[in-house]
Amino acid sequence: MINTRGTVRISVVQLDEYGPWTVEPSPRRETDLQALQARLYADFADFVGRSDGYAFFNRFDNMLGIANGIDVAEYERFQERVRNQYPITVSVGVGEGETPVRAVEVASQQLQDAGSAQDPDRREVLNAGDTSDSSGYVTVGHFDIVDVTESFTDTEHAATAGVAIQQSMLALKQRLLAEYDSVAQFVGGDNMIAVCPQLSEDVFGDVVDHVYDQTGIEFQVGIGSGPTAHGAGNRAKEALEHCRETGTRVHEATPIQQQVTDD
Ligand SMILES: Nc1nc2c(ncn2[C@@H]2O[C@H](COP(=O)(O)OP(=O)(O)OP(=O)(O)O)[C@@H](O)[C@H]2O)c(=O)[nH]1
Repeated sequence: MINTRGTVRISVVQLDEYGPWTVEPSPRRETDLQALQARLYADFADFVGRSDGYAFFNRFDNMLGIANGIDVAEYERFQERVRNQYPITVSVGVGEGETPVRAVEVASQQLQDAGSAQDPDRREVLNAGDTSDSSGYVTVGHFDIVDVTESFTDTEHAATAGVAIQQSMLALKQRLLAEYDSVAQFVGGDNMIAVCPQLSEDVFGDVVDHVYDQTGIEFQVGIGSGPTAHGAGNRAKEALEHCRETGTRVHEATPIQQQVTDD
C-alpha cells in the first residue's frame, strides 16, 4: 500500500554510552575508534539497504536510516548483531512524519525520552512513535557539483578542495533543512543526497542558485520519488545522468504514480 500523505519513516541509531567508553579505562586509540565507526556504518548501510532504505552516517555515533520498508521489530535483529559483534550496543528510535525533519524529530525524541546518550542505564532501547502500516513515499534529491574534477580534484590540493567542497555541502544542507524540512547527507566525492517532502523542480532550482550565490559552487540535481529511499534514489540518479548529458541543472524523473488510499 502506498501512502497518499507521503509520510517518511526515519530511524536514529545511537551508540549507547559511547563517549565514556571512548576514554575508559584510558583514551582509546583513535584509528581503532574510526575503524569501529566505519564498520558499524557499513553494517547499518547493509541492514537498511536490504529493505531498500538509505543510511546516512550523520555523526557516526548516531546514524540515520531512511527506512520506509523496515518494520520497527526488525531493528531487534540489528541490535543483536551489534551486541554480538561489537564492544558497544546501540539504541534505536523510529519516527514517521509528513516531512523528513518531522520524522527525525520524532525518532530523536524516542531516544531522548528514554534517557541520555551517556546514561549507563539506557541500553538497547528500541522505541517508535506512531507508525502507519503503509509503506510511505520518499522524494530524493541527488546533488552533485558540476565538473568537480576539473575545478578542484585535478587542480587544487586535496585539503583545499576538501574545505571548499564541505563549505558548499554545508550551505546546501542548511538551506534544505531550514527552508524545506529536508534532511541531507554528504555521501562522498562531490555528492549530497537529500530526503525531501514533495518539492517542485523550481524549489530545487532555487536551492542550487542559493548555494551558488553563497559559495560560488554550482550543483546539478536529479530528483526521484518512490515508496522507498532506494527506489526514489535510483530514479534521482537517472535524472542526474540526464542533467550530465543535457547540461540541465535540475531534472525530475517522472514520478511513480502514487496510489490513493483511504485511511
Ligand atoms: N556516493 C556517491 N559518490 C559518487 C557518485 N557518483 C560520483 N561519486 C563521487 O563523486 C566523485 C566525482 O565524480 P563526478 O561527479 O562524476 O565528477 P565531475 O567531475 O563532477 O563530473 P560531472 O558530475 O559529470 O560534472 C567521484 O570520485 C566519486 O567519489 C554516487 O552516485 N554516489
